[in-house]
Amino acid sequence: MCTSIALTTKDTYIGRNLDLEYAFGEKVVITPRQFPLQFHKMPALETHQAIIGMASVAEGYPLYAEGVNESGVYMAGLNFPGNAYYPPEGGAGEALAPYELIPWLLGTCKTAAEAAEHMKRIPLLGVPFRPDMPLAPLHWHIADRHGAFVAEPVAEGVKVYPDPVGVLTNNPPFPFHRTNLTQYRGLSAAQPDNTLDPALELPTFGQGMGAIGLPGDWSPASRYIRTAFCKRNSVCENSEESSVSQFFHLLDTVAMPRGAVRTPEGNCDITRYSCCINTATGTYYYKTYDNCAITAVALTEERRAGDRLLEFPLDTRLRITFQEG
Ligand SMILES: C[C@H](CCC(=O)NCCS(=O)(=O)O)[C@H]1CC[C@H]2[C@@H]3[C@H](O)C[C@@H]4C[C@H](O)CC[C@]4(C)[C@H]3C[C@H](O)[C@]12C
Repeated sequence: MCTSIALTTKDTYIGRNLDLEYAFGEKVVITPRQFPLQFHKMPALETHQAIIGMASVAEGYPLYAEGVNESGVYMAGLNFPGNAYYPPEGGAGEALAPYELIPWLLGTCKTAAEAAEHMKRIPLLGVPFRPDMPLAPLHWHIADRHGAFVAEPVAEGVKVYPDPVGVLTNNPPFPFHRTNLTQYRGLSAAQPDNTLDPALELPTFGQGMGAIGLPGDWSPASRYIRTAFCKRNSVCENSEESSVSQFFHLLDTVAMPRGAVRTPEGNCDITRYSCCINTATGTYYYKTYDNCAITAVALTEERRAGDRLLEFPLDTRLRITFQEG
C-alpha cells in the first residue's frame, strides 16, 4: 500500500511512501526534454517537459511510479486492486495505456487541473507494457501548488475528484475516505475538554489525549485518517530543511516497519522508499528502508535539456556516524 501527500509550506512539497514486498527495479530517473517518448495511440512526443521521479526502466522506457515535471505538476500511481478497470481495447481515437499516463501527462501539462481534464477526456487502454508484465491496478494522485485531484479508473469510466485534503492511500474508492473523515471530526491536537461529565474530575494525565481514537494500523482507511490529521496539524519553519524534514515525518507516521504487515503469501510489506519533491525546483529527496538519511537529486537546467534518460541508482546503505566528542 502506499500513501501520497501534497503539503504547502514556503513551496509546495509532494511525495509518497511506496509500500511493497518486492523491489520493482526502482531508481530516480530524469526524462529530459529531448528524450523521445512513444505511445500506442498518441503521437510520439519528440520534445516535452522534463520529468523527475522514481521509475524502473524497461527497454529504455521510463516506467514511473511517481514523478514531477518542470512546471511542478505531480502524478503518482497507488495500488487500487479490485476496483481499477482498464478497457481492453480503446476505440480508433486517442487513448493512453496506464504506464503511458505519467510520461504523457507530465510531458505535456502545465497544471494539475489540466492533467485532471485530460484524465476525464482521454480513454484508457488496457494494454501492458510487455505481455510478461501485468497491468498495474492503480488510481492516481495529481497535484501542483494550486491543489490536488484523485483520478480513479473504474468500470463506469475514469472518475476525477478534487482533493482538498491533499492525501491519497489505497482502497476503497476515494469517496469512502472523504466520508470516513467525518467520523474523526472530533479529533484534536489540543487537549480535550471534559464534555463527558464536567461535574466529574477527569484531569488529563499526558499530552496527545485530544487524538485518542486516531487509528494506528496500516490499513488504507486508517493511513488516510492518520495522514490527514498529521498534515492538517503540521507546523514547520519557513525553510527548505524544515519543510523537507517535516514532510518525511508526516510520511513516517504511516510507514510500514518490516513484519507488521504481511501479504496473504506471508511476505512482509515494507515502505521501500519515501520521497518528497519540491515542485518549485524539481529537487527529488528520498530515503529508503535501510538508509534513513535523506538523499537528493537536483533537476538542474543541464539535466532538463538532454536527450538521454538519466538514471540514479538508489543509495540504500545505512551509514552510522560515531561522534568523536
Ligand atoms: C506497487 C506500486 C504501488 C504501491 C502500492 O500501492 N503497493 C501496495 C501493494 S499491496 O496492495 O499492499 O499488495 C505500483 C505503483 C506504480 C507501479 C509501477 C508503474 O505502474 C509502472 C510499471 C507498470 C507495469 O505494468 C508493471 C510494472 C510497473 C513498474 C509498476 C509496478 C507496480 O505496480 C507499481 C510500482
